[in-house]
Amino acid sequence: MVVLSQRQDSMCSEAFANLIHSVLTASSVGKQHTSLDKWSLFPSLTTSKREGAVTELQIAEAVALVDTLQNWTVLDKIIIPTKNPDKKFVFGKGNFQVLTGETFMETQSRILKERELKIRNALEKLRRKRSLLRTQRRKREFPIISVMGYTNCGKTTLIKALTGEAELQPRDQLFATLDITAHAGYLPSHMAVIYVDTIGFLTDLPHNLVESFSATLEEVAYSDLIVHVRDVTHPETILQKATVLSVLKNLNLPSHLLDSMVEVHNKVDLIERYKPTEENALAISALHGHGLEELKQEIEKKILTATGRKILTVNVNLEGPQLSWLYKEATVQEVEVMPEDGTARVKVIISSSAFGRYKNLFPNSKIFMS
Ligand SMILES: Nc1nc2c(ncn2[C@@H]2O[C@H](COP(=O)(O)OP(=O)(O)OP(=O)(O)O)[C@@H](O)[C@H]2O)c(=O)[nH]1
Ligand SMILES: [Mg+2]
Repeated sequence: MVVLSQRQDSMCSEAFANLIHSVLTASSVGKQHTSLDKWSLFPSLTTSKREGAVTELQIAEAVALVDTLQNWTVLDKIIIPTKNPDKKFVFGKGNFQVLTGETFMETQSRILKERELKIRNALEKLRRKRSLLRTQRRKREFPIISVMGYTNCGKTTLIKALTGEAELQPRDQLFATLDITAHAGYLPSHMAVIYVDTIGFLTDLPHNLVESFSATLEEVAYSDLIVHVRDVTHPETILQKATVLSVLKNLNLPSHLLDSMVEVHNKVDLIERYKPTEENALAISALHGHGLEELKQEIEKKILTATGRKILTVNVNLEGPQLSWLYKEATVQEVEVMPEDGTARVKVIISSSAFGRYKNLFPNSKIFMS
């Protein structure tokens, strides 16, 4: 059993010490080299905050502290190595101190500064990326799908599975993704789309960070579809859903984006025979690839509606210019040549405006709606 004393300085209340203590004891004390489950921290943090026992600053401190922990070893005291090999936190009986000469306050303030710098750098990169996405949207070449959800719900894992992009790095860590990034993928009808990986949401985000996070989400307004990923194995999954929906509402997104949102229940490999209670929600395991075909079908259906694209089959004369026109102006999916009459049946995905032009240019071409 480890006892944490109240810190002498004004920053540390007994509640804060208890908080850290409960996290440490909750995470199987006694095992050697146990990796710390950050999620065990969050229920105590949110409850303590609601009860007024700790402040937002202290929560930010605790999050920053826990974020630096990699593994820990329990002997008669708990020794927590930080990312810096020369510095360790020691939680012993009746006291806790930092081994390095650096005071606990100094360490905390350094951690917060490092974290702030990381976020500032990420925001700077984002600003540059955002204008890229905006240009892409203006060109309207590829439909854009924003993948959103609470931090750690599996957004990056899902995009990796949908696009096959090997270099994407999902991590069991809060805010693994600090950047919005775009990734190309294909829907079942071979339509190319762009998936946008976004920063995870967090309940009770410290005030000074709210603005920065909302700024990163502005881009979502430019997408054609939102996929809301949920970790349905998380004990607070319902609160997380409410947080995500309320943040999305405050972003003043066009109402069709909110109405057409696809809700995905992820990590169902961890729950036996999972059945979503929400109507229209799709159960998947991004990690094991379950349910992804159904999800792609659903995304395709919604993207076709959202972007005014149609899938149709047209009959073209192979001697005329129709086929090359279609290759240029639409996405050709299949060409079935009829050698007996020199024509071909061509299956295409075409935007409403291109379809209008096609009908004007080739009024005699036979069209089969699918
Ligand atoms: N068992 C299981 N684990 C999953 C699944 N999907 C994701 N994970 C794990 O959940 C953790 C977080 O995954 P990420 O894809 O990084 O989550 P994220 O939503 O991008 O997280 P942030 O970028 O921090 O917001 C990783 O350890 C993944 O391996 C799943 O379907 N099943
Ligand atoms: Mg991520």
